[in-house]
Amino acid sequence: MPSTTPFDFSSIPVISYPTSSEENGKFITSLQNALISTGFFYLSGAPVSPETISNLVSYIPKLFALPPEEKDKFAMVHSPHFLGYTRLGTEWTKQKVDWREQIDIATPMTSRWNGKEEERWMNIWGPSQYPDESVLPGFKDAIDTYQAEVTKLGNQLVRFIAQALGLGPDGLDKFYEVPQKMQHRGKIVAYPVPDKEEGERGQGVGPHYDAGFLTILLQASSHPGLQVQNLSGKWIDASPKPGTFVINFGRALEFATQGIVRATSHRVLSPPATDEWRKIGPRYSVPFFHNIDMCVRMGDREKYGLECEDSHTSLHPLLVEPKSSMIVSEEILRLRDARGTLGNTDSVNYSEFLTEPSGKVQLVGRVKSHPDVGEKHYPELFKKLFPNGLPN
Ligand SMILES: O=C(O)CCC(=O)C(=O)O
Ligand SMILES: [Fe+2]
Repeated sequence: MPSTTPFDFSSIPVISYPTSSEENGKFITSLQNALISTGFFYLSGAPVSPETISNLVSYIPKLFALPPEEKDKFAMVHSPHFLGYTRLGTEWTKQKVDWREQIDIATPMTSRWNGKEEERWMNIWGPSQYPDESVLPGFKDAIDTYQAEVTKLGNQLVRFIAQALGLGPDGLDKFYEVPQKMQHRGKIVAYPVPDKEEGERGQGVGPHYDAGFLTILLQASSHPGLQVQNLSGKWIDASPKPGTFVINFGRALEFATQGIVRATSHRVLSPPATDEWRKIGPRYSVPFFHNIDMCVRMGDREKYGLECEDSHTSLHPLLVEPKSSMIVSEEILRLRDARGTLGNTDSVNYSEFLTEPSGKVQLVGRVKSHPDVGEKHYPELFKKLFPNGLPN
């Protein structure tokens, strides 16, 4: 009988990606434990080329060293898709400012919005903005190549996750459009060493859950700072381990499995404000958010109606219907019960998943995090979320 990591775990499991079909079974069992118990794991040996990774990583300091007027040319505020550069001090988590600068870049795609006002949220997906090729030659190719490889890894992980839930490899396919209609998002982030510290280490990014099914995170420098919250509320370090990605599960997967999978609250602390760290420089990371179909809605269909018309199928049934047709096995439910219920944390929590299509949930999350971009491109929604205007 497989055992689970206790809910008050104090470290995060490391799991090797299988290299042969014989290893798949062991991988799926370890994955099952991570899905249910920790919501986080380190993945070693993933099929992403080391050259692709090192090429991307070599651009990161150069990207952030671009002059401010160059970065402003591809600023997020120009993009209704929330893609592009965000300078320090304009991103918010739970009404507190995050101390990081970043560029959001998604897999290449044009907008699916057809101009209908009530479906404006479909404009959340669209083309990325890049620095001009003349100022950072080769960067666009480096990030696009990286994201294409990580997208493939994400697609493969979703098939393993389905099996870890006791479904067939295609058991989660109903949450995805055909690949040409899917946009996944990533970003490149720098967490600078703060000028001074007032008591506690600063908020690089505040406590939050990720929204989608899974996140594939590359910690691109050796800094500690990433922390994961266990079920007893304690913050556990998830410091970088060379040759690994950190994988975590988001609220969409938790909702879709009605709490079998854990979306785990996490945060990043700024590097300590010391001269030693100032010499080393900022912490760098590259999170990649593997999305689900923007039209999927997680809530009860009878109560909230069907998803949007543009979907390849109008039905996206939950894996576990409220009362009947438990598709997952008794064993998985036993493991979930052994873990215990998921307490409410003070993280950003995307409760709109029950009533809104996933694209709209994403938009609400983006407006909350980037209110200046929301005010410009989605003024109506902005007014609802920020009745007193921009936070300061
Ligand atoms: O920078 C990191 O290591 C994690 C960032 C993160 O959790 C996020 O952007 O959602
Ligand atoms: Fe995150």
